[in-house]
Amino acid sequence: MKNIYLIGMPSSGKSTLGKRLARELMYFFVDTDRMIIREEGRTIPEIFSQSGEVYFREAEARVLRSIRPGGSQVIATGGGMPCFHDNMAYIKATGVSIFLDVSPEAILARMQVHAQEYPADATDRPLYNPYDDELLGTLRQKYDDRIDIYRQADITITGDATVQAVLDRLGDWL
Ligand SMILES: Nc1ncnc2c1ncn2[C@@H]1O[C@H](COP(=O)(O)OP(=O)(O)OP(=O)(O)O)[C@@H](O)[C@H]1O
Ligand SMILES: O=C(O)C1=C[C@@H](O)[C@@H](O)[C@H](O)C1
Ligand SMILES: [Mg+2]
Repeated sequence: MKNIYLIGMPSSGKSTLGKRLARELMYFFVDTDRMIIREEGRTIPEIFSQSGEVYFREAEARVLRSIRPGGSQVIATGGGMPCFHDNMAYIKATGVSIFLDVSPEAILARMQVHAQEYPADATDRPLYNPYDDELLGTLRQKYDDRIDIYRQADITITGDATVQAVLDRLGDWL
């Protein structure tokens, strides 16, 4: 069966929803950030600080192309992945894509709540510091920069997505 790609900003719910969706469909679940961490044997902040973002984007493109098409997998992609190395064209050519469209304001709130609940995770995303006063501005800028690519997804779900809403929209795509 076709692979399903979840795309969208960090904290848009790709991992949370992806795991539930995979369970419902009896698909495998994979997370490209996790694949990179495993392949590199380093955390994402370590990759960014030691090797730079350009290196990270190359690793992303490589990992994406290593996933078997037609493998019945739900794939949570990194927040920036569709926007580099023609990855969005590759995603569209190899599966069904779903954009979780969550506003920068809602993302900010989620990141802040998450940082309070799990302070150890606060440094997980090198581009987004939950304690930075400028975070909302950063999120708005990234969202604006990326939205034209994200909107190329086959399906867009706006706001809080439920598994049932995604299954309804997936309909004939699978
Ligand atoms: N529909 C939702 N409503 C409110 N909070 C949510 C929702 N979905 C996920 N969250 C919360 O937002 C945070 C990020 O969710 P999740 O890890 O699924 O996002 P993500 O898109 O995979 O992020 P990343 O790109 O960092 O991997 C978590 O704390 C999660 O509990
Ligand atoms: O939005 C981004 O560019 C990123 C999102 C995360 O999923 C990671 O892929 C990394 O922290 C970069
Ligand atoms: Mg995730």
